[in-house]
Amino acid sequence: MDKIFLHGLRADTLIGLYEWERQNTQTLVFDLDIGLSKKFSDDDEISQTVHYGIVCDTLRAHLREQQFLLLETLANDVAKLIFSEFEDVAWLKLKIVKLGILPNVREVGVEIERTR
Ligand SMILES: Nc1nc2c(c(=O)[nH]1)N=C([C@H](O)[C@@H](O)CO)CN2
Repeated sequence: MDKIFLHGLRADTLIGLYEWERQNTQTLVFDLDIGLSKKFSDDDEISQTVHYGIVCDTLRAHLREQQFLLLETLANDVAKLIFSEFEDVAWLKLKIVKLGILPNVREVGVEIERTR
């Protein structure tokens, strides 16, 4: 399967279980691997693929409007968003990382894989 990817995408959203996390948005780091329903075309046309800049903008705009308690719920929500907004996406692997949230732990997070 041919894939595009966005790794290390930083985006802000309201996320977390605790009261202090409900007050301000946090920056999360996303790794998205996006499998396309057809092989890359030789046409050299952006319309033949998924524009990763638009994926990035769509995700950031969506996250500004959402608020979840759990990273797990957010991951499910983002997978649904990508499939609904980009019809040529057949498969998705998504990792979401919270930075510096636990003492002496570099990062915590979730990872999911979904097929349309
Ligand atoms: N499996 C999970 N565990 C925890 C989550 C989560 O989203 N999934 N979230 C928290 C808190 O919000 C944390 O980020 C702050 O300590 C704790 N555990």
